[in-house]
Amino acid sequence: MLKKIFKQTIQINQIPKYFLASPKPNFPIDKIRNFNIIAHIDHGKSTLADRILEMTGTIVKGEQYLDKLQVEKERGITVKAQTAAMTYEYKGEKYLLNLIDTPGHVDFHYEVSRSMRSCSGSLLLVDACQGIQAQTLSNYEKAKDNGLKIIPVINKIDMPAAHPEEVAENMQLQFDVEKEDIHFISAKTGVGVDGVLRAVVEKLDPPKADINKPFKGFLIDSWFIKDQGVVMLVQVKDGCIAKGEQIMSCAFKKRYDIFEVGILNPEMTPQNSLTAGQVGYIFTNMKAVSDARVGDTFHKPDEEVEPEQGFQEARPMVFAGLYPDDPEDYMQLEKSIYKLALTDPAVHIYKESSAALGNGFRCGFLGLLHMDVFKQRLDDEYNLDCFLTTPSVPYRAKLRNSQKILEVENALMAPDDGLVEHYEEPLAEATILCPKEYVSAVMNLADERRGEQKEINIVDEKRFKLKYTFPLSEIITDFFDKLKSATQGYASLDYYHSGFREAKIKKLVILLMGEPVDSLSFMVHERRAHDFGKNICKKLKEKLPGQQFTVAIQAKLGSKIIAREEIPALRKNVTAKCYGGDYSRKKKLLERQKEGKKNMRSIGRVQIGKDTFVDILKN
Ligand SMILES: Nc1nc2c(ncn2[C@@H]2O[C@H](COP(=O)(O)OP(=O)(O)OP(=O)(O)O)[C@@H](O)[C@H]2O)c(=O)[nH]1
Repeated sequence: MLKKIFKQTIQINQIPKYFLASPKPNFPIDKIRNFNIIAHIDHGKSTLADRILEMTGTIVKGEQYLDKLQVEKERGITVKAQTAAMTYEYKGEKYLLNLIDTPGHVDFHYEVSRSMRSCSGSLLLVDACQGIQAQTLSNYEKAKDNGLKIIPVINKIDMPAAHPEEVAENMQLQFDVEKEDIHFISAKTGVGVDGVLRAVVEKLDPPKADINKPFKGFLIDSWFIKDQGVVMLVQVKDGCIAKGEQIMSCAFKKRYDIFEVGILNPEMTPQNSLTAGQVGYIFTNMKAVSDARVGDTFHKPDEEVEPEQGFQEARPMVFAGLYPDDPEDYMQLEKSIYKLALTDPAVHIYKESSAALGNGFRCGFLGLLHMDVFKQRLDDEYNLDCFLTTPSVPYRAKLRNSQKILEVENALMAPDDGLVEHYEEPLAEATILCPKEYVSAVMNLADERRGEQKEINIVDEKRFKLKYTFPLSEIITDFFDKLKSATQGYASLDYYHSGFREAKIKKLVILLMGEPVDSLSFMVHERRAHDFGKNICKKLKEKLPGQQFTVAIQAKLGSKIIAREEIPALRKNVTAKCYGGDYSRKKKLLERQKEGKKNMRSIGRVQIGKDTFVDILKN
């Protein structure tokens, strides 16, 4: 008998805790809807998000709420995704809607994929004047890939140039949508927005979540609050979590004490707990935002869960050197950029020093806009004079007689050509939409940029869609500007990074009087090398002060000289004009010359001023 009771006790102890007391959800899972808004840049995502927040009484009528950063306000773009929870009453029942705003720019693709993972549907927003654009197409494809339901919405119907019927027809042609499902709205005036909210409740599924399973939180975003620490935004996949409990990261196996949990309403609003299906924040004793890796799964330390799979992590694809204008500001710059990076975990920073530019940093960004935004925040928030060097992409070097693949983010660090079996360059999959009369101009430009055409299709009576694989290096700098000017501003472009491919990449070094100038080393494709080398040699010839002997400037690719310029000898005597006995003037001039020499670097017999390097390397 005793034995039997003992056995039963053991069995009860073995029953997982979560079965013993079924926790009460804050919100019934079937009354929760998680959704995002996907659209081409400027089609009105933030305006619609604000209108929805107003109509659900989450914010009072006022200025744009979801674009928060100063730089976002100035540029009118969304950089950081913001999430907001709101309650909406429908047919006498209360629903919890979690809206995940997403940035529109190509650099922030990873933010879009992050929001897709936590939603069951997307509002596909198209501007009634501009119609479908490249990003509308690629975001739609991504949403479909993630199994999301689509609610088609045509915005800006209040504008005189709007042609909503035509846009609706195109949407039916391009997407798997029915005419009667399309919502015609003005996010500005609010017309039609209530219908969109009703569709969110009616058409989208509640999240797949189970309150009775162990707590599992999927990290969708994280940010740093000054003097307080890291805030993690999680979607509670299963179970529940409350203040005072501990959580553990699947990726780093580190434990954290929970100080606060809550929802973004849209300000941080503390709650007693977060339960299955909710999207909310967790505030712990975590100090570094790098420990909050987006896509990581969190669980309670004494419970095991299967981590969520397949999440794409943000990876820097554009690298540039960051140097202080005045070397004395180096320490200040170091402090500032590390502080700024705490709020922007997508930026990668390494120390770098260059014979020409002194001590600085190599920074990795998601793309050019991300780089500009970082630099502008550095200017706005820290008031530092610094400059960025021309951006480049990371290459991979497969070493000879070795399985090793070396990441080359800076030509200065590239191994000797003899050691490299081959290089691989990063690629981008691009979607371009343009009027049919510009198709051949686009094709010519794509060809110039080593693009490989994958697809060409008619979008509507007037426009074509072209898909290309490009080397990323060919499109990160001026490609969009060139595309716009080739199509009188009518083309739209969207791209995402898509892996690496073997390419004829070589290191190009500039020689002065036969001596290599390390700081003037670049990774270039063979096809581009000649023009590139010629251009740098020409620039140097213009910038270099005359010397008392002929200076040869050469561009060397591998063992071959591919471009050459010469600066003829110049006998320059700074005191020549000071004839006679004006000794003090002569002395002053000589001193000034000496002062200038302090900023000079010697390359063999040639002296180059720091400004010359800055002129050539500056972005
Ligand atoms: N007339 C009119 N203008 C609108 C409407 N919706 C948005 N706009 C305007 O369109 C511009 C872009 O709107 P945003 O909401 O900032 O666009 P967005 O898609 O969030 O832009 P990104 O965050 O940069 O992708 C703003 O000037 C808005 O005021 C609308 O329904 N009617």
